[in-house]
Amino acid sequence: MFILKCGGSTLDQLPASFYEELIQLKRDGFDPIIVHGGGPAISNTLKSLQIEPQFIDGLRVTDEATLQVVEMVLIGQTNKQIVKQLKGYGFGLSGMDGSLIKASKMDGPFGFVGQIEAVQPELIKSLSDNGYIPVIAPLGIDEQGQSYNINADTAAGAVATALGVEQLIVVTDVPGVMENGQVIPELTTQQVTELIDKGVITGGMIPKVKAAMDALKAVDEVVIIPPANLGKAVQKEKVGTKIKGGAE
Ligand SMILES: Nc1ncnc2c1ncn2[C@@H]1O[C@H](COP(=O)(O)OP(=O)(O)O)[C@@H](O)[C@H]1O
Ligand SMILES: CC(=O)N[C@@H](CCC(=O)OP(=O)(O)O)C(=O)O
Repeated sequence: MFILKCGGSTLDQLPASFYEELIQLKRDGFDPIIVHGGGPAISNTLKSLQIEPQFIDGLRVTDEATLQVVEMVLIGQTNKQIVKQLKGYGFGLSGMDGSLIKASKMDGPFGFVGQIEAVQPELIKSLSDNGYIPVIAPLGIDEQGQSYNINADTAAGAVATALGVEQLIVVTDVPGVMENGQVIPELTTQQVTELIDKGVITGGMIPKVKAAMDALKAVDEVVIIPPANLGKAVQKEKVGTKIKGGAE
C-alpha cells in the first residue's frame, strides 16, 4: 500500500496513461490510496466569483464563503475528475465522510483551516481491501459537524502516518526539490530545514517537505516526483527527491 498525493498543479495535465498505470498497480497488488489537492481550481473559481484568493504561509485563508467554494470544487469537481479517470476502481470521499479526518480550527488568522487531530484508517483500509482505489479530498470535520479546509500535502502525510504505509509519493509539477536548476536526489530532514532557512525551498514546496518530515516517523520513504516517474518510484528506483529520516 502507498499514498499518492496528486497536486492541483498537475491534475489537469495528467495523461490517461497515468491513470492506467495506477489501475495496473492496483491490479498488481500495490494498493494506491490517493489524496488530492486542487489549489489552482479553487483559486480560479474564487476569482470567477470576485473573491480574491489569500494565502498566509502557504495556507489559504478560508472564510465562510471560501470554505463553500473549497468544498464545492474539491468534492464536486476535482475528486470526481479523478474518480472518473479510474474507471470504476476509484472510490471518492473526503476527510469529512465517516470522520475520516478529525480536525479542529487551526490557531492563527486562517479562518476555517483545520488542524488534523486524528485520521481513522479503518474505512480507507476496507475500501482498499474491497478492490477500490480510495480518492480522498483534503477536508476535515469536528464533533460539531464544522468542516475545515486542510492543505493536501499535510492531509496526505497524516493519512500515510495513520496507515503506516511504506511509501508516500508526492506528485507535483517539478522534477523534485531543486537547487540551482538541479534536482536534489536525496535530502535528510536536517538538510530540508537548512534549505528552507536559505530560501531555496519556498512556497508550495514548504508544506510538502514539512509533511514529508512528519510522515517519516511512521513511513519508510517519502519521494517528490513528476507524474511521469510514478512507476519507477513505486519500484523504488531513484527518481525525484527522496526525503530520508536521520541527520546525516
Ligand atoms: N526548491 C524548490 N524546488 C522545486 N520547487 C519549488 C522549490 N521551492 C519552491 N518550489 C515551488 O513549489 C511548487 C510546487 O508546489 P505547488 O505549486 O503547491 O504544487 P501542488 O499543487 O502540486 O501541491 C513548484 O512548482 C515550485 O514553484
Ligand atoms: C488550507 C489550504 O491551503 N488548503 C488547500 C487545499 C487544496 C490543496 O492543498 O491543493 P494543492 O495540493 O493543489 O496545493 C487550498 O485551499 O488550496
